[in-house]
Amino acid sequence: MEKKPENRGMIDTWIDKHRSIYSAATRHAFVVSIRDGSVDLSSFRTWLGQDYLFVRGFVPFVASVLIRACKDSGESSDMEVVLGGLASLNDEIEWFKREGSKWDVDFSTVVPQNANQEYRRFLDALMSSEVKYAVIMTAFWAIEAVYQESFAHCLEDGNKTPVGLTGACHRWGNDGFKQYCSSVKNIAERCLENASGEVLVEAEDVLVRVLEHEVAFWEMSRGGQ
Ligand SMILES: Cc1ncc(CO)c(N)n1
Repeated sequence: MEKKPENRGMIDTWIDKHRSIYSAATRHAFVVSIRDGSVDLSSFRTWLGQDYLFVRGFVPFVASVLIRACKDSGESSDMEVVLGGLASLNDEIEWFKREGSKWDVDFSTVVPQNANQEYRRFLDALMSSEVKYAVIMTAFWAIEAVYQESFAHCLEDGNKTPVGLTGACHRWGNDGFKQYCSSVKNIAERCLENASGEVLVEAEDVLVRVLEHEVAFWEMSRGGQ
């Protein structure tokens, strides 16, 4: 076997290339406002309700990633990584319900806004069996990594994150979640190493589109209502 090159993978190369949209997604004004304590609580409540709906729609997507990890990966540990992600979504839904009562957000009356619906449609399209495993894994990594990077930022030194919001920040900003994102990234990178030029083009495009959807999602949250 050839030795794996020690240089950086495709994902880091793409992030460098698309640095401005990557920063827009991971250092959005909404996230920065959580970190500096200036966050508008109506925005937080909007985010909470919309993200609860998003996560419910994310479950079937992750379930489809799990099936692909079992069938298409050729690497038995992929399944375990994705299964761990799916299991933590179970806790996450319970967490959302507790936060919903804490912040007085009644999820049964929350209507998905445009950005949420469009993100959902994008995920639905990725669930097609036509989409290559490397492309799905790249998207999956990006979706998780944006939240990891964003919320970890709210916990870094010098933060003024309001105490009531640190629960949300720990949920995605904790080291276990960081580790999990890094495992997903390794899977994606391994697949990309062997991918055709065509698949690479598609994976890069999907990565950028995830970042765009994430920015739109933060924008929607900041808009309140
Ligand atoms: C919008 C959005 N992106 C990503 C995640 C999880 O990483 C989430 N809960 N919501």
